[in-house]
Amino acid sequence: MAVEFLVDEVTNNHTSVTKPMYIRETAKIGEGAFGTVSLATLKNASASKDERWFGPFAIKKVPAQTEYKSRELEILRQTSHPNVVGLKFFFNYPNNEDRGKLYQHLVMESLPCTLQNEIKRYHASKLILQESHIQVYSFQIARGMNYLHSFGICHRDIKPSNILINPETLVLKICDFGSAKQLEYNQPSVSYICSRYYRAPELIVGCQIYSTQIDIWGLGCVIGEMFMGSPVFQGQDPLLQLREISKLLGAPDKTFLFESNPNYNGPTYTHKMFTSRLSHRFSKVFVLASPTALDLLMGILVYRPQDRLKPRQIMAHEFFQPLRDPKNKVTPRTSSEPVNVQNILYNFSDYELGVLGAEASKILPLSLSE
Ligand SMILES: Nc1ncnc2c1ncn2[C@@H]1O[C@H](COP(=O)(O)OP(=O)(O)OP(=O)(O)O)[C@@H](O)[C@H]1O
Repeated sequence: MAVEFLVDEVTNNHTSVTKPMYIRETAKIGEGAFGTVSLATLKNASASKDERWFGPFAIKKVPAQTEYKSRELEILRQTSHPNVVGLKFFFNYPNNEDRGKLYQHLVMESLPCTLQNEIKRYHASKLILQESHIQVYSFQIARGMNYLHSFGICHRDIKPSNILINPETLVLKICDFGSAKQLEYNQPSVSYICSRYYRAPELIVGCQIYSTQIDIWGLGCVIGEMFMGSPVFQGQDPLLQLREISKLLGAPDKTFLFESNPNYNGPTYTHKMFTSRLSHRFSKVFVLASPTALDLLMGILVYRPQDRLKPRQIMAHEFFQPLRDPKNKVTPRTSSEPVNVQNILYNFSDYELGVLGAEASKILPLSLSE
């Protein structure tokens, strides 16, 4: 499908310099609700004929906003982190497939697959990811969230198809900031965001003053899904989603409902569906999870957002202890050569270390924290 075109004004996100560039799109790699994602390479328009194309990049195209600024572009411009997809260039260009309408093009670093592809790949062979891979991937999502949440940026659509991975290097990056928003303390936001299976219970009951802790619920669902091979809570409609959650956690209590939305008058599923203890139910649902993984999931999949673990508490959890030992190498599924994951997990910036605070000593590898 290779398509080549010249764009007069392409802005480099890093330098903010705008210049003409050639774009060569080679394949469509993703399809979303509003646009498409293609694989592409770029070249300076002034480059000589034999100068190389650089890339590959992933270009996301969505209709350009005319009345207000694109939040996705704004947030991607503001962020720079190893676990957040990097924006390289951006430009507006008419889309021939949509009557020449102007589309915003976000040129991002490209990764070979999504966590959803990876989970499905194992599930097709009746397997799940190795626990060490679940640790490496979950840690990086929590680290990306620790960074985003420190600016109040809430992703609002955490799910495996919005998590990019490189199975060879085990590097992970959060993508799709199309629903993201910088939340302001005590200010309302729409509650009808986030894909159904990954929606936090407070969103289901219509909470409008929510926090970045809605992303943590999504992270719990993603970790659980890596252990199960399929989504943990699969409600057939938005309210039945709460019923699925109640089957594991029990009915939401009055305090939680009142704090989330005092006007909620939907079903509360108070009919008791089990007699067993919470830890027993978790171990029955996540049969393949180790005791420390179950403990982590029980700290995340909690009704009250303020009682849910925070990203840095997640990173400090015992589940991730094996990664802190430099002798412990992780072998990717694509090779027999182990990867030194310490290089990708713990290369914290001074800013991140500041955000981690006292928790850092429980997170850093043993050699650095002693
Ligand atoms: N940087 C990237 N590298 C590789 N693949 C990507 C990249 N960004 C997006 N994709 C692929 O494109 C898909 C859709 O991207 P994205 O979620 O950003 O678009 P969307 O229009 O918001 O989609 P949706 O409506 O499903 O949320 C992703 O699931 C992934 O498969």
